[in-house]
Amino acid sequence: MTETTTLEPFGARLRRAMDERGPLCVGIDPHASLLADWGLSDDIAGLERFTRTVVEALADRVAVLKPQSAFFERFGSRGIAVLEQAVADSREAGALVLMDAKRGDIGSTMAAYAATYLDPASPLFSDAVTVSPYLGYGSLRPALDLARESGTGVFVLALTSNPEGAEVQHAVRAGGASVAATMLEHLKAENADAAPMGSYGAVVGATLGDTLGAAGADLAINGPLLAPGIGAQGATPADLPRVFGAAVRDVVPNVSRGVLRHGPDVAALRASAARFAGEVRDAVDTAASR
Ligand SMILES: O=C(O)c1cc(=O)[nH]c(=O)n1[C@@H]1O[C@H](COP(=O)(O)O)[C@@H](O)[C@H]1O
Repeated sequence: MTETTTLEPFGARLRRAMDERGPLCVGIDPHASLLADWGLSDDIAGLERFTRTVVEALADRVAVLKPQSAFFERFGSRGIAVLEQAVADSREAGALVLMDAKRGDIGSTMAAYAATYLDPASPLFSDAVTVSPYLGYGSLRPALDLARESGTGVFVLALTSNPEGAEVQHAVRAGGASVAATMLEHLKAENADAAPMGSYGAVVGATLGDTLGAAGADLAINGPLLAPGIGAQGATPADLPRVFGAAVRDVVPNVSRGVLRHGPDVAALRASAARFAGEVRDAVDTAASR
């Protein structure tokens, strides 16, 4: 692992990136419908052009880029090659790359997923990865440990932005805490003593409005809160203080289609990302001054 000794912990790198570039994560989600809207073919050439344009437009200015692996996997090995190039080019231009892979498996297999995204020797090495805790938080241990070793991060699905998530995530365990609250407790323990912020994040949808209380969620995990749902799913930056309360400073809002729909014009993509980042910063500053 060549980069292990040089990479600062992900949480510190993320905090600095958000301070310097603005608190925003833009998704690289090459939906077939977006390829069509951009006048591109739904094939490897279209995928490549789309991805290159987003990276060229945004990697030197947004804090985090989040490629959605599924949109690349659907093109097979050549799609993965496009993803590899996007990860390398984005990191080279200074963006942190959060690979949206939502992996989760029994521990021994989880170790292979972890190596894929969090081992610096891997062609898909990223700054962080999204994981699903459906097999139990402990099954994620190989990824949590490798992240600590390689200075990378892990984002665990806790309260997802989709309405179906509550069926599982709000379910109350024998001890009385909801599944989501239990995940947040685990992450808080993982991030203990980290400064300025831990490297273990939770995914908490920006769309959740006032429902967080129903899940008994304590968002003070000393780690980043990835908040998808702004833009196409209906949430706005102005919603963030209401949803996240005091934890709003640790929120990394994700916008995918809300920015990407402005392409393929590079200036328009940049303007849209700058607008979202500015609106998020205003919302966070206003909440802090109250
Ligand atoms: O982990 C995620 O990124 C994620 C979690 C979640 O709860 N909801 C959610 O929408 N996402 C992802 O965030 C992105 C949202 O895209 P837009 O709705 O186009 O902004 C997609 O790539 C989703 O897969």
